[in-house]
Amino acid sequence: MLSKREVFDGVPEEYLSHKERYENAIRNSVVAFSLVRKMQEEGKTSINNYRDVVGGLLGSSVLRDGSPLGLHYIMFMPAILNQANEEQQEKWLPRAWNCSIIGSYAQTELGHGTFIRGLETTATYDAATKQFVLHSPTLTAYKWWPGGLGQTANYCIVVAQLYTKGQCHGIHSFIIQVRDEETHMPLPGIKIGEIGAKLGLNAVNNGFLGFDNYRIPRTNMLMKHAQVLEDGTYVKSRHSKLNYGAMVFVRVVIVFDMVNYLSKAVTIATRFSAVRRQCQLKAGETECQILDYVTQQHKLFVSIAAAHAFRITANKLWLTFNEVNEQLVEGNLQRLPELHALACCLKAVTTADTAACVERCRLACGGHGYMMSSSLPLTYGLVTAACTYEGENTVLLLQTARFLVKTYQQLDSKALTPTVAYLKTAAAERFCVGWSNTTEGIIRGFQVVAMRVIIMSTFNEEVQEMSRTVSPQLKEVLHQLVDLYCTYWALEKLSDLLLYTPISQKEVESLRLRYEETLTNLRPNAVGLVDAFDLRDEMLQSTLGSYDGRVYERLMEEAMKSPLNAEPMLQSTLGSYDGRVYERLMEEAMKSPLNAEPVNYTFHKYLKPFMQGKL
Ligand SMILES: CC/C=C\C/C=C\C/C=C\C/C=C\C/C=C\CCCC(=O)SCCNC(=O)CCNC(=O)[C@H](O)C(C)(C)COP(=O)(O)OP(=O)(O)OC[C@H]1O[C@@H](n2cnc3c(N)ncnc32)[C@H](O)[C@@H]1OP(=O)(O)O
Ligand SMILES: Cc1cc2nc3c(=O)[nH]c(=O)nc-3n(C[C@H](O)[C@H](O)[C@H](O)COP(=O)(O)OP(=O)(O)OC[C@H]3O[C@@H](n4cnc5c(N)ncnc54)[C@H](O)[C@@H]3O)c2cc1C
Repeated sequence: MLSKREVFDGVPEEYLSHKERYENAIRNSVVAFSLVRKMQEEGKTSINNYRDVVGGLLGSSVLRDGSPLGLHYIMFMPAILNQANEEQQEKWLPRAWNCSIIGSYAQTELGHGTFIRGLETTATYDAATKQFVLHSPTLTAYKWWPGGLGQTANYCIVVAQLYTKGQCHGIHSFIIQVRDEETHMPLPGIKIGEIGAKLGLNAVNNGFLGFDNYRIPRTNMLMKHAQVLEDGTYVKSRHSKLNYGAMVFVRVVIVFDMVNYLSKAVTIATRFSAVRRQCQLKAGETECQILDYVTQQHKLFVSIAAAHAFRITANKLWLTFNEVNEQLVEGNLQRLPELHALACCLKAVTTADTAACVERCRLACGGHGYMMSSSLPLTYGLVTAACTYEGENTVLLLQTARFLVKTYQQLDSKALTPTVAYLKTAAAERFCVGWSNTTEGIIRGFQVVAMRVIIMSTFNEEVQEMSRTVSPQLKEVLHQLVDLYCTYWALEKLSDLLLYTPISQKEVESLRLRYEETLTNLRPNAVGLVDAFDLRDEMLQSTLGSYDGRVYERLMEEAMKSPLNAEPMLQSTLGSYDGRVYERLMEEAMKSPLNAEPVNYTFHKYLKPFMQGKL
């Protein structure tokens, strides 16, 4: 087992080079994921329920800027589980589960990410050799973005246009070896490397992949849903979108991820706001905690409520995902469109809201929120990526809108699925709901507006259940959070409510008063509410959000760790004697050090022993 000592001890990631970050991430990842293997040996996790374990590791401080092995667990294995037939699962899953092969998921191309029916990579069946020929006909056909593909994965799921007997049958998935298992060298006909530095997730080792008439066995097409027989006959899937299953799964998992990030950010900002004293409410008094300002409460408290709303919603979505997948196994596809729309909507809304809330938490901490040591800039970089990957948010909301419009159009002719039953109510009341400044009144108002109800009604439903099992005091605080979340969004979306509901000016004014009253009521419990997320300092990794409140001492301790403070000679990067500052920056930017060598040393020293179970 690797000791922590072999990792860049003590030097914060921010001061590592691009290449050192990757090497650091490999070392940390093999240590972290060796734990998964150990837990599997002890029967504490299994291939069917590793989400929490792997999710905990991927969200931990050890892998705080992502992992080159993340996609292996997040998409490579779920794609095999979701799209490979039994024979293929028997062949590939054991090797993937014990990490003797490391995979990625290669769907997006330089030219296409959203419009996957327009992907250009081709897989053409050759009946004479019983092989598929993979080819990238253009530069825009190169796979671009797959996590871990740059220097780490030796296999990947590739999504390509399937051709057989001269006919195109659309996109299908294939499992493809891209590197030699012994030497880790790219195989002949494979062009592969990393795509370079990004806004965040710089430890994920996103890569590019091009094929030059690269041959794979017919049996490497994932054939659970559609098949190509030896003679090239195409057997189509029961539902053309069953091959999109891996994306639905990750969208569901991303909602859980947002809960973790939002809880961390609002814990950091709220605790800092309890420590930070700035300005006097009355001349001569001691400076007050910034958490006492209503403006600060307005910035932060809705994020506490949102973290609970998203957690409840994520759990409800996970239950729905598992229910629908059990029905799919029995051949019942009835709720697949609803699951797809729900996963699209909740992935888009929770990522967009979390990115906005994390940025607001950063801004609420003033200059100290801008320090990397606060962990808020890193967290923002992580969550804002989620607005793009696994389906760009705009496009996913359009998918939801498409489903809602279709559902509404069939309102009288079709039984409604659970998550859209509210449309019947809204339609029955013909948009003339009486407005009441109550939680129920606001939700009903949003049902009329339609787009936000799914999170709101799930949240409300769960809280009702919760009220039967919690103390009166906690019940009161939780209802304050429900109130806060509802009145916040009612005021945020006032234009819709004014357009679609009879809310009066007087009611809007009392809504505003009610909102501020709720903020005041929540203030005494604000720190307790974020403490209840029970996030240890090691997970927050933040000078501002530590439990003991020693903000200033920690800021100084972290500042002193900068190598620039340690040795004046390191100032050379900016103040080099020859003054060639801009040339040096350009030289550095043009280098992609990881591509300078075909195989990084960490493969032989760490990755290969890990894959052989020798670590
Ligand atoms: C196990 C995990 C362990 C731990 C994880 C824990 C922590 C980590 C947490 C989270 C993960 C963190 C990091 C992940 C990091 C990176 C991963 C990112 C990887 C990627 O980005 S992979 C690439 C993702 N790409 C996309 O999502 C592409 C987006 N585009 C599309 O999905 C499609 O193009 C489309 C849906 C926009 C349009 O598709 P289309 O053109 O084929 O369809 P139409 O619009 O014409 O609609 C036709 C019809 O089909 C229905 N439909 C569409 N999609 C689906 C679907 N997926 N399922 C079911 N049905 C679908 C649509 O509704 C229409 O139906 P209708 O009845 O005809 O209206
Ligand atoms: C950090 C990160 C990790 C990733 N990891 C992977 C991975 O492991 N594997 C993988 O395959 N991919 C991965 N991706 C790629 C990701 O899935 C795509 O970036 C995403 O699907 C968006 O596609 P795109 O980049 O082509 O953007 P585009 O689709 O080109 O979007 C650009 C703009 O066009 C708009 N637009 C596009 N289509 C429409 C439309 N029909 N109507 C209205 N507006 C539209 C979008 O809203 C957006 O504003 C990753 C991306 C990131 C950022």
